[in-house]
Amino acid sequence: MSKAVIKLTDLNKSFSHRAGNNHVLKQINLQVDVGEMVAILGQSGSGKSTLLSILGLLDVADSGCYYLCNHDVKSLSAYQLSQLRNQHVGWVFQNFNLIADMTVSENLMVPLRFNDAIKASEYANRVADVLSKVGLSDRCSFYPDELSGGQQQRVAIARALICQPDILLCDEPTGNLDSTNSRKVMDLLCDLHKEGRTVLIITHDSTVAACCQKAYSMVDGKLQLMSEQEFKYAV
Ligand SMILES: Nc1ncnc2c1ncn2[C@@H]1O[C@H](COP(=O)(O)OP(=O)(O)OP(=O)(O)O)[C@@H](O)[C@H]1O
Repeated sequence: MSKAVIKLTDLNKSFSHRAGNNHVLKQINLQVDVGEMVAILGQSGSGKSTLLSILGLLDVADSGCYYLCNHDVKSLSAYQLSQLRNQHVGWVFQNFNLIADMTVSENLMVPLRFNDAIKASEYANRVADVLSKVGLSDRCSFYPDELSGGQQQRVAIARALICQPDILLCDEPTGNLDSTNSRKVMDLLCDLHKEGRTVLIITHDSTVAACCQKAYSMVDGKLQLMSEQEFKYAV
């Protein structure tokens, strides 16, 4: 069994548009192994979100191979893809994406209800475990608008963890936070990495990338591993 959580080979993605064909991802190769914490840096419009959507099985590539946890995603039905997404991927978004009229506990149960492998009798324990991990056990009955931005992002990380995914995909996780809350969220992601979690973060923020072991740069749809020197210079 490969140690790769993510393995992409020669992946391409284009969008057709009135103005013509836009080749957004060009021959992308990427391997993320179990336990790695990896950043993808790149300017606006370079293709980072498009890549993340494909990695998280929200979109599909036009060509190339993608193996997620040794599953060739090309060969799977829509139902199998949704189960794979739910069981293997935890998402953390820039704007938290919590459901406003649900409490923290109810928000955390949403992914559980879509996961056929987890019994309802386990829900309460799972909610308690992830809330304790993010330091918000005392906020389980709060609504999202009763929490600070940093607390909302920590709930979103708890939600991402609740199905015990193999990888956390984080899309600008500190993009809407002040520096104090950014640091708290990054400390939490670093702690999760130290426990052995695999984390992939796309970011514009070099202080976020500095927490990662490895960084790639996305330039005009091409992904390149940054050398140690480039990485040091960038952060
Ligand atoms: N659904 C779509 N239809 C057409 N073009 C798209 C679509 N999604 C993205 N694009 C184009 O793909 C290119 C890359 O967009 P993408 O959102 O991946 O960049 P990004 O690096 O994530 O940018 P940002 O940092 O601003 O979020 C852009 O030129 C964008 O216009």
